Amino acid sequence: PALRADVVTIFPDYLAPLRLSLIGRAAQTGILDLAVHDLREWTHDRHRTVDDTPYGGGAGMVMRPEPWGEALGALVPPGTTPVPRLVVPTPAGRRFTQAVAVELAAEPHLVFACGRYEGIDARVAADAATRMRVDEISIGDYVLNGGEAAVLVVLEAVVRLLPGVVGNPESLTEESHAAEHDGLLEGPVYTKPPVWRGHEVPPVLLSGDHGAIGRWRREQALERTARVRPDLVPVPVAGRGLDGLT
Ligand SMILES: CN1CCN(Cc2ccc(Cn3ccc4ccc(-c5n[nH]c(N)c5C#N)cc43)cc2)CC1
Repeated sequence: PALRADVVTIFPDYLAPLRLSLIGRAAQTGILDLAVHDLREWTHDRHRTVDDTPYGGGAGMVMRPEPWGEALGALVPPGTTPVPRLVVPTPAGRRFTQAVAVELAAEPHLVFACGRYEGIDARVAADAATRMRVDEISIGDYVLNGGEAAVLVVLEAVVRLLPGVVGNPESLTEESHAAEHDGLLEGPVYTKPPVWRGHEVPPVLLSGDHGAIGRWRREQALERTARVRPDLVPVPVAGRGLDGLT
């Protein structure tokens, strides 16, 4: 497979959507080798306890290190090659971007540690870092209850970049946040009918004039980006083209 992905979680059913559609097909065609594991497999007490109270006080509970240490030891036994990258979603992680997705898509083996409660005992990542690369990432500046939704996001963004997963590879570069598109947002898209509820498709798109169409689309992308995400609009650099984009 192009990518092996192990996901460890106390809510394995939460990752069921990965069996569907794009990622499901990638798994079936052998491009992706996905395995979801229940952390409680690596507990030994009657209540299969995975959490405990935080040292230093504070609200909530913290995930105990022992089950995680055993889980990661079982999934990545000493001497495993290639050494996987451990991806740990956390509110305190580095921002997950398309560039990070491209980076992760180049890895042969990813292990995802889904935390819950207030997070995982910090020694788990510290201990793993002695044997593998540990990447603490956040999918955005909002608060979730655990890492599972983040893994769904990260895996979708990563798997769609693998060769053979997306039917039309050009669609991977023409869209927003792809470096080839200068990081601009993509503009509006249209399909038949040419008029729908009185709304016309912009005539230039029906003109067959591909130069004009390309200019119009760039103008639309610039306009939309300036309106919705001014932070993404490149500033003109002295000595470069007029719009700083050429
Ligand atoms: C007093 N305050 C001090 C700040 N903490 C912060 C805090 C700590 C844990 C949780 C819940 N949680 C547990 C594991 C886990 C993984 C990812 C994410 C996550 N949230 N948002 C993203 N973009 C995420 C990603 N990726 C959340 C997670 C929520 C909030 C709360 C208490």
